[in-house]
Amino acid sequence: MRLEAKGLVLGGRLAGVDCTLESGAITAICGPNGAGKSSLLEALAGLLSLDGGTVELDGESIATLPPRERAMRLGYLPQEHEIAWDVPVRRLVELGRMPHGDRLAGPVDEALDALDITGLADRRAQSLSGGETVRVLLARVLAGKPRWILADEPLAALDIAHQLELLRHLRAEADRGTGVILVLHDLAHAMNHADRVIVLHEGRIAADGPPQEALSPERVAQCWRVAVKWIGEAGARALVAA
Ligand SMILES: Nc1ncnc2c1ncn2[C@@H]1O[C@H](COP(=O)(O)OP(=O)(O)OP(=O)(O)O)[C@@H](O)[C@H]1O
Repeated sequence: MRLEAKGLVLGGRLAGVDCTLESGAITAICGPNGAGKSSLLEALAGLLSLDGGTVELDGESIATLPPRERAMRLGYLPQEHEIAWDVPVRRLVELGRMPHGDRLAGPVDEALDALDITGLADRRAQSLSGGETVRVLLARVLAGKPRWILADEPLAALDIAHQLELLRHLRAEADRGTGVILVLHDLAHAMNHADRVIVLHEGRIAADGPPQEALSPERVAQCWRVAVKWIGEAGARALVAA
C-alpha cells in the first residue's frame, strides 16, 4: 500500500512537497517549529484544501474518497489533543468504530489494552490527565483498525514507560503491514524507532532517508541551528549538545 504526496503547496505552509510513503514501516516527520510538519500530516490525511498538488492512496485521489471510506483506511490523531465530549472513555473509544457502523467489542478492548487504559474505561473523558487523554484518543484511532496511522506528536504528553510501550505497539502494527506516520519533536525517538525520517524545513523536504542519514549532526545543524552529536549505540542513541 502506498500513500503519495505530489507537489503539495499550501500558502506559506507547504512549498512543493513530494514523498511516497510505504506501508509496513514507521516514518517520522521531523523539523523545527513552523516547518510544516502538522500541515503535511493533515494533508496526507486528506483533511486540507490544498493550493496545489495531490495526495493519492494506492493511486486514488484522497480528495475524492468518500469520508467514511477515508476514515476506515486512515486513522488520524491531530496535534490538539482535546476531547470535546464528556462521555465515558469506552464510549469515546467506540467512536473509532463509527466508519465501520459497529461497536465491535474485540477491537475496542484490544485498543484499550494496547494503550493501558482498560482501568479508565468508565471514567468521564474530560476528567483525564493530559497523557491519559492522548492515550484515549489514540485508542479511538486504533479501534478503527486503519491501514494507516497518522499521529501528530503522540508521545509528547506520555511518560517514558507509556512512550516506549506505544512505540512497541506501533512497531508491531508496522510489522503487520500498517503504515505508521508520526510527527515527532524528539529526534532520539525518531533515530531509534523510525525506519525512515522526513525532515521538513520551511515547508520543503530537507532530507528523506534512513534516520542516521536524515538526522546527521550536519542536517540538524542546518535545519535546527544547533550543534549536536549522537552518543550511544544503535537503537539507543541520545542527542547531546556538541
Ligand atoms: N491554519 C493556518 N493558517 C495559516 N497558517 C498556518 C495555519 N496553520 C499553521 N500555519 C502556519 O504554517 C506554518 C507551518 O505550520 P505547521 O503547524 O504545519 O508547522 P509544524 O512544523 O507542525 O510546527 P510545530 O512544530 O510548531 O507544531 C507555520 O508558519 C504556521 O504559523
